[in-house]
Amino acid sequence: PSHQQDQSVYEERHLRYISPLGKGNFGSVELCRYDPLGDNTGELIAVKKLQPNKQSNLEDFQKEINTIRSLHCDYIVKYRGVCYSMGRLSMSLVMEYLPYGSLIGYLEKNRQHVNNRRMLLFASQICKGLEYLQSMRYVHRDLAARNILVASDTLVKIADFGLTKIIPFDKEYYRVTHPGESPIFWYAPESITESKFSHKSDVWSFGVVLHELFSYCEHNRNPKRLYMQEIGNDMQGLSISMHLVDILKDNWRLPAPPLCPPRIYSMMTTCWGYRAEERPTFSTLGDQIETSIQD
Ligand SMILES: CC(C)(Nc1nc(-c2c[nH]c3ncc(Cl)cc23)ncc1F)C(=O)NCC(F)(F)F
Repeated sequence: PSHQQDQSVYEERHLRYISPLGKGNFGSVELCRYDPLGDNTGELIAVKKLQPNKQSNLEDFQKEINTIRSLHCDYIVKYRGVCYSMGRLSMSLVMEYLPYGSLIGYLEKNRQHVNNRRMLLFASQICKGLEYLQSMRYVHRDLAARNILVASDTLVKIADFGLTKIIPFDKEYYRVTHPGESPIFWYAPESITESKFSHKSDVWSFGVVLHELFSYCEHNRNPKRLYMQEIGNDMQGLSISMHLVDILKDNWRLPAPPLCPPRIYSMMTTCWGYRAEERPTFSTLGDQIETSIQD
């Protein structure tokens, strides 16, 4: 019934835990059924619990909730509401549950039934979601196939806004003070060396997501493995991130995935322009993807 859809406060006593979904930034996410009638007819929801007793994270969690609450886009996982657990004075973020799970798991399971056309459709949806995020001045900062959810065989959504930041009105980028455990193999060079994040660093990461899509998330072709092979697994002295920046400076880029259309690979390489201003905008990328879909 529609009244459940715009529910915003969920009462903990009607929450039925079903199973764990995974660990995201700042917390774990569980599959639950919200069943006020107690007859198992309630809706399935994804409930993101804040890691307990990490006070600093409560602030970040509140920001994540405010971020996702403000986003209304077909290609972004929907906010459903919050659930206050009185006893522990803690709160959980309630989101729509997407039954097909994360893109990586979906592609590993359905590799045989999908093709480049479907990957182009997914790429165009992610690009539209990112165009929307940019219009709201948000930088996702953690774009990767592991953070894309599959709603159906023909619809994917961007999720996990734990690291998302708003670009200040008077600047082009957001500088992070505490990089934390960063997914450097999805990061633009300036994000690695200067902790600078912008729409153009999201474009770099989108290029890496394109690589994952057209590699069908093959685990032995994932970006980290390909970069580590190039850097050399025997790591000494200089940190991995400095070696990574060095090979990027020498213009080494992730190799074209097998059977990847040349036009798509060249699109990825434009996303990997060393300097941010060399990279395309999401609207340009969107047009190029639409053109490829028409052919
Ligand atoms: C941390 C968490 C739970 N991880 C997973 N979620 C889901 C998963 C499956 N269906 C879902 N429906 C909603 C949500 Cl928020 C997550 C899932 N499936 C597998 C996961 F590892 C997650 O949030 N990952 C980021 C995401 F994949 F969502 F971008």
